Amino acid sequence: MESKFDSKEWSSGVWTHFTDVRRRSPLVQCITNLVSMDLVANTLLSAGASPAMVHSVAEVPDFTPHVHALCVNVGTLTPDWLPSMKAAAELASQLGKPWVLDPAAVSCSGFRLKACLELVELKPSVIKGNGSEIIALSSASQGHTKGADSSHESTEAIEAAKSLALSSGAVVAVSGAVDIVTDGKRVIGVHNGTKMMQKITATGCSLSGLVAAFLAVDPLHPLEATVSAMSIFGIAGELGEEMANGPASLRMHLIDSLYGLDETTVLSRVKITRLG
Ligand SMILES: Nc1ncnc2c1ncn2[C@@H]1O[C@H](COP(=O)(O)OP(=O)(O)O)[C@@H](O)[C@H]1O
Ligand SMILES: Cc1ncsc1CCOP(=O)(O)O
Ligand SMILES: [Mg+2]
Repeated sequence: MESKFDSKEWSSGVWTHFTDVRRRSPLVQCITNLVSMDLVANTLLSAGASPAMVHSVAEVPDFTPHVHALCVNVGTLTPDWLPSMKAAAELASQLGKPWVLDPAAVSCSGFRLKACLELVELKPSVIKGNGSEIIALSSASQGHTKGADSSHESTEAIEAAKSLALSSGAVVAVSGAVDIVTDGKRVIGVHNGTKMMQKITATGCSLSGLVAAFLAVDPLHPLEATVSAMSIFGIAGELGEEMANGPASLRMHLIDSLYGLDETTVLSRVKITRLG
């Protein structure tokens, strides 16, 4: 099992990132969609981070300078919310704070696609989407949409992810059966997680929030921090599924598992491989 993965090279880094999040409890501002606010906040709390769902444009100038990372998720975007997303993203970039863009359901409208393209211009550290979202954003075209769900495997989005990483300067992460992380040159696959996680709304959004927390403790290594967050979240899902009867109890057990994760479990379960 172990030999199939390059996990030994990665596992101690994954654990170090996670312990740093627990020890430093980074403050993560989340301007996220209405569906996901609860699960994103609870995911961050269980991981040891400190979430703040502060989304008013009136509060950005006071609050954003104090955060350690920002997560912007356009899942329930309206024209009212876009200015605060842009203001927070712009300030985070100016102040050298890491931030994550989750282009949730980017291809559901021209308005949302344009908004995401404008947010990409504000230099996110990481763009995290599912396969369909990364393909649409990379090609700047809507194509077919299934809303927030993906109609592509993450592996189908590797070339799109590399191209988006090179054009934007961001690390690009594609969630799915294999989570893909690329800076345009290296391509890493994270093989943790379980299929049932797709059946809980906002697991992808929560993962984006968690990536922001991991970036906060290692902003100079966005690819490695993203890989670590994805592996940790996937491991929590695997452990949660062992106790769950279905998606609703997986949601609860995933949060509990994230909270209780220990070093031995993490080191034995990390499954990471270099794909390119
Ligand atoms: N088939 C799968 N096998 C294992 N893990 C999966 C699978 N599909 C999704 N996941 C995991 O579920 C989480 C949410 O990913 P995903 O469903 O792609 O996000 P989104 O909800 O944004 O579409 C990630 O941690 C991902 O690794
Ligand atoms: C169902 C839904 N509709 C708009 S945002 C959203 C949540 C999407 O969450 P995720 O991207 O984590 O599946
Ligand atoms: Mg998503």
